[in-house]
Amino acid sequence: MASTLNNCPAPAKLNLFLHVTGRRPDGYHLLQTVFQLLDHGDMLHFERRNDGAIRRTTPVAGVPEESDLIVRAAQLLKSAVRDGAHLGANIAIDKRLPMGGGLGGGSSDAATTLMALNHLWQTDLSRADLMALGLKLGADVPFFIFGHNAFAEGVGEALQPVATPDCWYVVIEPGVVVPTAAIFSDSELTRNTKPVRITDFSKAHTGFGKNDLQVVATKLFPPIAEAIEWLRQYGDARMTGSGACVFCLFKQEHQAEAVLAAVRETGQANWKAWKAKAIGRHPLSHLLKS
Ligand SMILES: C[C@](O)(CO)[C@H](O)COP(=O)(O)OP(=O)(O)OC[C@H]1O[C@@H](n2ccc(N)nc2=O)[C@H](O)[C@@H]1O
Ligand SMILES: Nc1ncnc2c1ncn2[C@@H]1O[C@H](COP(=O)(O)OP(=O)(O)OP(=O)(O)O)[C@@H](O)[C@H]1O
Repeated sequence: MASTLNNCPAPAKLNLFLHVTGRRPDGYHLLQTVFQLLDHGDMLHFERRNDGAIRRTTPVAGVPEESDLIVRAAQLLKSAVRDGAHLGANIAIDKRLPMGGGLGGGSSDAATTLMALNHLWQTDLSRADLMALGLKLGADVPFFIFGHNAFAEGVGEALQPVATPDCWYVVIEPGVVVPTAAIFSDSELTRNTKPVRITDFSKAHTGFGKNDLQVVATKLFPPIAEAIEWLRQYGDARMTGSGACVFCLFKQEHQAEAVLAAVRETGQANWKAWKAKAIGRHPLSHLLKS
């Protein structure tokens, strides 16, 4: 039996559009969005232990070990299986995704942990079981376990696979950290966008819809507005999730590279920019059966 699983990707996601269509009685917001997986993200490494201990072996700035979504995901999986007291792991992470970036970094780390340890521990939970566990950790976690680009409804947990453009994205991290709860609770947030159908997105593909969280996020964090304004000269630039990152689509890799060169010329010291390819499947999807 293998005792290690190294180089497990935790990809970033983009919200190609994000509509707020209502609010549940518990305060959570009803959304419609398309999630897009990218070939850029964090990288995790797992080593099985048989003494029941779960340890994060690399520090993550600002995130104490016990509150790390990686550690919480491992504990949740362990507590969901019978006779799991001996199950343990050392988990190392190469953190590349910014926190509060709208790229789903923490959620993706949690999803990768659930998929990798389910395999390493041979706990054999189904994809549906892992998605239900993941929802307890965050609204974006089920999507990463689902494994396909998806049209999502509810709080992000009602998922249908959807075809998205084969393309490249330039992503700018504007150097601010956005607390998701502050955006959703702002009094100026509009919560009544008319529901759309998956076919509306499929017919339009690029440039469909808008990000309803962008008005509030750019008001509270002007550097986001500045990055969108700059990127807009190259196409339909918009924000992902609750921010702070902004993105723009390019058909060809060389076009994305040219924009990255232009970012460097701006001299914007607080911006970090990179390109990523749109991918169709989660790289660990094969670890789960259906
Ligand atoms: C904005 C998105 O990234 C879109 O993909 C997600 O909906 C946010 O997912 P997330 O970062 O995993 O967020 P969570 O940790 O679940 O929620 C953080 C906080 O945002 C608010 N929240 C989040 C999701 C949602 N549908 N409605 C909300 O009102 C809640 O106050 C919640 O306490
Ligand atoms: N492994 C982790 N990686 C990143 N953040 C983590 C992790 N564990 C816990 N957190 C906490 O979760 C918060 C949100 O992090 P995350 O990277 O998911 O934000 P995000 O990119 O804004 O995601 P979203 O698109 O879901 O809004 C962080 O500010 C941090 O306090």
